[in-house]
Amino acid sequence: MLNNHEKADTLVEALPFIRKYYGKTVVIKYGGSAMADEEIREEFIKDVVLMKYVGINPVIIHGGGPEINLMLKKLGKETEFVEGNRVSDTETVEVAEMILSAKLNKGIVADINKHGGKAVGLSGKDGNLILAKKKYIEKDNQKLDIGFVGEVVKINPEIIEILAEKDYIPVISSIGQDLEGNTYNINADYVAGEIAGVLNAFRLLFLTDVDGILTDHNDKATLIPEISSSEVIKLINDGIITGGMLPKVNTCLNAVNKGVKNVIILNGKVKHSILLELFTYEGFGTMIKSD
Ligand SMILES: Nc1ncnc2c1ncn2[C@@H]1O[C@H](COP(=O)(O)OP(=O)(O)O)[C@@H](O)[C@H]1O
Ligand SMILES: CC(=O)N[C@@H](CCC(=O)OP(=O)(O)O)C(=O)O
Repeated sequence: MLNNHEKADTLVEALPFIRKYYGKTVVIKYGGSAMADEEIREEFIKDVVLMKYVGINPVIIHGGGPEINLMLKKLGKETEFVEGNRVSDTETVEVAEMILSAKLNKGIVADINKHGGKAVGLSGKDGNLILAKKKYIEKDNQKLDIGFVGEVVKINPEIIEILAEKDYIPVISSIGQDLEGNTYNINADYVAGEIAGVLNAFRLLFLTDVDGILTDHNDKATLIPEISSSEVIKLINDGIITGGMLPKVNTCLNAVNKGVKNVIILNGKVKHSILLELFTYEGFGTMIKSD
């Protein structure tokens, strides 16, 4: 336990970082697998509120894959992923929208409000935030149809900017619509990357259930603290980055190319991981940089 002097020292040590981030936008992708633990979730929410109170603009894009799995299971429905994307028929996209835009989105909003923040929950439909179109997966020279899975055509950031100006914290679910009004389920990693790009975010943080990119994802000791875009591509081609990590790193590459200064993948199951990343010299997780 720290004594009062040590507590004061800790606050002062954060000063250069608070100055560095003051007024900057930090986009946080809050993955479904990082949300599972109630206690850590509560600490994450407090960290976000603290960020806002020290003058940072946090924008949260959340996932919820494990909760969607649970509901589909309850309904006796099989689910399948292709390259990190959930194949989504009419019923699946409806379940995804209910879980993401209602249950999880409003849960995060309520928790932020409970801790003194002002959160507003949005789906990609609100304020025409996410214009989407049907996504096809190119695999083995074939174009796979995976149903109502969307890809982002355009982000209209107006609603986010209006909210940030009045100190609201936007909490965004990864559901989009096309010009005909069809609903699409979009991998939240992609949405986070697109939004960070459009907002010209200072940082994009991915909170997931592993410490970052590992060369052996069963061995924590193989964490890569910093990696360039071309090295990431090599790890993908070598089959070292697979499954749910694929949309994440593809998004990171895109975001770095679009000018997002730093993209970091970190373990959201560790208490205060975002504060450790933002407010300490050591940092946390894997930082992806352009070549
Ligand atoms: N090279 C790798 N390093 C770390 N994790 C990896 C790697 N390759 C695949 N993964 C997998 O990616 C998972 C994270 O993606 P995912 O489960 O979709 O998380 P989230 O819900 O946060 O989006 C990890 O739990 C791990 O199993
Ligand atoms: C098309 C697609 O895969 N959509 C995702 C959306 C939620 C998500 O991305 O959640 P995580 O961040 O927890 O993985 C899904 O249905 O699981």
